[in-house]
Amino acid sequence: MSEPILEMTDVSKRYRTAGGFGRRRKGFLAVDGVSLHVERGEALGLVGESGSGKSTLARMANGLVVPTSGTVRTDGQDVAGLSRRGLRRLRRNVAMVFQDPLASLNPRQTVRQTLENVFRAHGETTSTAELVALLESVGLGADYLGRYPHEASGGQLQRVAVARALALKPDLIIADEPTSALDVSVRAQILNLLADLQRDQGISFLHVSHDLAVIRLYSDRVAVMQRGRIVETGPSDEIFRSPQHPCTRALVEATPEAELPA
Ligand SMILES: Nc1ncnc2c1ncn2[C@@H]1O[C@H](COP(=O)(O)OP(=O)(O)OP(=O)(O)O)[C@@H](O)[C@H]1O
Repeated sequence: MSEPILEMTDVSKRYRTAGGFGRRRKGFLAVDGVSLHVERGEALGLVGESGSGKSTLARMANGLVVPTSGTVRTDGQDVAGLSRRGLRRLRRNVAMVFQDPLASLNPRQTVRQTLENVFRAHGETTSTAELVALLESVGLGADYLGRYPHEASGGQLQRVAVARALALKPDLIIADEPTSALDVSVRAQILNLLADLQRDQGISFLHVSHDLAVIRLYSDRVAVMQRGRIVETGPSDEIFRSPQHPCTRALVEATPEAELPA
């Protein structure tokens, strides 16, 4: 079997903070000895209450946050040992989609400039045809190339953000609450787009959400986080059908069927 696209072993992150006690003594232990992996082509859902450490863990997976201890390997390579060039290669292989598309896009750049910049940052050129194909792959027409962020809706902007993530053909996309800033009516569209990319392009996903309904529908496996630790992992349906940990049970109970995206 090939190596997992992402493998985190006993990873911790302690943020420096002033004062505090308990978990906050000597800084704040946001992630506490977590091990997880994402297989190639798999969508792993990371779920947990607010402040449980999901975003910190996700950011350690692509080098945006440096772990205090533990090992992060992407594509079999230890992230800690990477040179600047290696880190750049990592970032092209592991792309991110953030929660708020408006905040993640430069308001003064057209969609064309935003996409071209990704190629430029990696010393590559691109063509209009390639950019149009990229937009089409996320369900947008060529006319979006000339638009500024304020000329598109939240759902359309998140599609642009997904196109930007796809530009350099990553193996893994980390999606951190990619739909929680969007209108309920477009959430399912974006989630379906991500699911299509997983199926059609074989892209792996680490999908972070506080919403178990979303994770259940769009992830093969689930890892449940509580206070910096993973308290339960398993296939999505199983976790939903028979949650073992009290934290998972609480999340399941807070997920009425009616709220599942269409
Ligand atoms: N740069 C930082 N410095 C100090 N503490 C931080 C920093 N970033 C995050 N934290 C703290 O670490 C904890 C975990 O934060 P994190 O954002 O990883 O959790 P989360 O599960 O993604 O939460 P949310 O769903 O609310 O975004 C929180 O208590 C947060 O306040």
